[in-house]
Amino acid sequence: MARGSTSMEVRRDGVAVITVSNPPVNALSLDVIASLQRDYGEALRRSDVKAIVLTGAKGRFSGGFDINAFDKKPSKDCPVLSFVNKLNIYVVKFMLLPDAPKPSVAAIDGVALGGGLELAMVCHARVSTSSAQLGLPELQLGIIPGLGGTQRLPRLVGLPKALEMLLMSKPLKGVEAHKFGLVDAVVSADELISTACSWALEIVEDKRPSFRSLHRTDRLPALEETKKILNFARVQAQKQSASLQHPLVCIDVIEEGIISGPRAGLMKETLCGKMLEMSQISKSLRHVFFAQRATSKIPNISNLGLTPRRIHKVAIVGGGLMGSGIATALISNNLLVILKEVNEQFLDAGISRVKANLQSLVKRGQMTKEDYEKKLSLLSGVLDYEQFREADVVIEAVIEDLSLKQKIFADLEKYCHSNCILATNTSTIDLHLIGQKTSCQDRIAGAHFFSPAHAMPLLEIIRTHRTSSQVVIDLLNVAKQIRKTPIVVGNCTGFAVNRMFFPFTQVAYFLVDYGLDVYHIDHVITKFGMPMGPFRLADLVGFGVAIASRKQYLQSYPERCYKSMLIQIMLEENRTGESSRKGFYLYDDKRKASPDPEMNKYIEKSRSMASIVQDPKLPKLTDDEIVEMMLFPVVNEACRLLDEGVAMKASDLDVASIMGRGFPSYRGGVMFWADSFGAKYIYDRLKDWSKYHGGIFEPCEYLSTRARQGLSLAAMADGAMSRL
Ligand SMILES: C[C@H](O)CC(=O)SCCNC(=O)CCNC(=O)[C@H](O)C(C)(C)COP(=O)(O)OP(=O)(O)OC[C@H]1O[C@@H](n2cnc3c(N)ncnc32)[C@H](O)[C@@H]1OP(=O)(O)O
Repeated sequence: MARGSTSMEVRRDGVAVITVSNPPVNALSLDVIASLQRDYGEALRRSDVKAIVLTGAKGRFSGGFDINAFDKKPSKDCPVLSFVNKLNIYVVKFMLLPDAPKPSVAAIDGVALGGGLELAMVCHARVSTSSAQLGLPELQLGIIPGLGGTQRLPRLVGLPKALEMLLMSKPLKGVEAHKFGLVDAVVSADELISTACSWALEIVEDKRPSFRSLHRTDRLPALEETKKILNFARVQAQKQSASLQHPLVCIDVIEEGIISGPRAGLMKETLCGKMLEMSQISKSLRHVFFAQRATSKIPNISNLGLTPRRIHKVAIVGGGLMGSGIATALISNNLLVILKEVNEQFLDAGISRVKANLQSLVKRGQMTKEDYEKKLSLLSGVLDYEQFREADVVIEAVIEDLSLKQKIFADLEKYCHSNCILATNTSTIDLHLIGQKTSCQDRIAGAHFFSPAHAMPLLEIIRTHRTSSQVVIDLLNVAKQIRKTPIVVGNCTGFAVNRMFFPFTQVAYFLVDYGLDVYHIDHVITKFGMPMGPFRLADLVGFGVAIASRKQYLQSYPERCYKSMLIQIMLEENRTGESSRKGFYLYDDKRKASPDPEMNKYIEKSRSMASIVQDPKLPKLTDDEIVEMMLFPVVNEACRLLDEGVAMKASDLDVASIMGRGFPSYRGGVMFWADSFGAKYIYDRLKDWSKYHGGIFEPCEYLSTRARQGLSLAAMADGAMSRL
């Protein structure tokens, strides 16, 4: 079946309106491109057509080239790359050459992204609505624009703005696009097509100039200035991620076009683009794009036809770090919030934290001062449950104390209305236990936010076998409302994200006890692409939390826990992490971390208490071996989550690892990365280590089966258990 097409309507005034139609985002699939070529050809041939307007169906211009098409195996009949090239040549030849017989105007509503905006930029003029979003986000996919975007955008909006839009994948709204010269007029959606048609006819009648963006130079800086700007951009791009080459390639391609002319630039764009499309980084980022969108597709839930109920007011119990962060996330996205604390002092502190969170958004330019006041007015603080009657959802966010949580849930059942969703932000405790003193387990679910809750993009939704499907649908909708990516998982100690990564910390302590350096491990892990190593992270989270969650894991998974004494020893010396300015690192007034030479003292003590004989081989591990030793147990735990049905699909765990733990997205997430080694390699390594170092490395059945059968880790097991 064809994936989309274009249609052409020739109006009485002689304008051919060509409409791209490929729901939901009018992506430029191979079928759309072929159809566009046919329609354009016909419009250029027909004597009753004077000009062309290009637009998209249902209020969306185009979300860009069809990302699925990159992974299609090129065949003789359908070589993907040459299709793109054909279009490239086609648009350059017919719509761009000085003697192009008929002008084109793009009529843009909704989105014009990637190839969509590139097509629009080939046109002789662009008219958009004020809410339209125009951008070139290709770098997020590990590629560069392939239809001339690297050449045309700087010529339309100027070099600095183009670099910002490209390197940060930042789109412009219609009004701003107009200010920067990317669009020529902003009109309402109702007037869009008629204005674009009039504009096109006025170009025909020489009443308006016919600009060819590729040949404009008026917005380009002089050569010396160009070099300065581009070199600065190179430094910034490297600072942002030293492991990524494609932003640098993008800058080189822009430079080529400015120095050697647009044709040379287009040529380089095509050659470099081809290479990047085939890179592992691009494959990984494309995988993440689809994985992220697949998390809310939940078998036997999202296909039941349930409609999410309206969530208007959310009540939060506990205004600590998590509670105030959650409140910030909710009010920032226009939900009414009631924040409950036990006394005035705690309530004031909680509200102050919310204010500080909002102020940091204002400081970073992500919120205006007027918005700050508006959002804050959505928050009210309370000391009892009276107003909880009006809440559609309650999120409990108190300390990890089971009896306290049980009491709160029993109270909530009394005070809230009978449809209210009762959610807990626990990061480890079994939901059945939390709801044990209630008779409304069908309304109980986990809504696990990650700290800082207003900034981290993931929401882990936990459901037990008693949680109703409607509650899951409603929480998915809350995630959407507050612009977080949800993953829905089953109930167990640590749920999916924390449980998957608990071996990571365990192995880190194991390696240190056996002779590796704390700071070297952190360095290797950050070099791999994680935002911080396990020891810097332990400092940030605080040793109290680390001890509490380790206790939970020890109870639930004793056979694969490594019992290091290190944190306990440090706690005894009042080192509690970053909050006390002393943890594995020392912290100055600005919270800058520096290594502490005294660490050896604690490590020696930990080793002697555990009677550890150092393994002479371990300190000689290469960086790659350290990464494997720390992350293959994470893969192993992820396999258990799939086997037990706690997680539904490997790609959910990829998203969880990236958004919850900062696993580098350009590696595709933990399972995608693991599949690049293959199950057998990982199994063999773990088996080997487990012989010497025990259960922490013991490969699980899921991994072992896949290693034997030569299957990928992402392939779902037949008859896997399900907790969902
Ligand atoms: C040659 C060129 O230079 C190369 C390119 O153009 S590469 C593509 C560049 N374009 C992009 O990166 C834009 C990607 N898309 C987006 O950012 C967002 O989808 C959007 C802003 C367009 C719409 O967002 P939103 O309304 O939230 O819808 P969203 O859930 O993301 O997408 C809806 C569906 O369209 C699909 N989709 C979106 N853009 C797509 C694209 N470019 N290709 C294929 N599918 C796409 C999604 O996978 C999703 O499919 P599903 O319903 O089966 O899960």
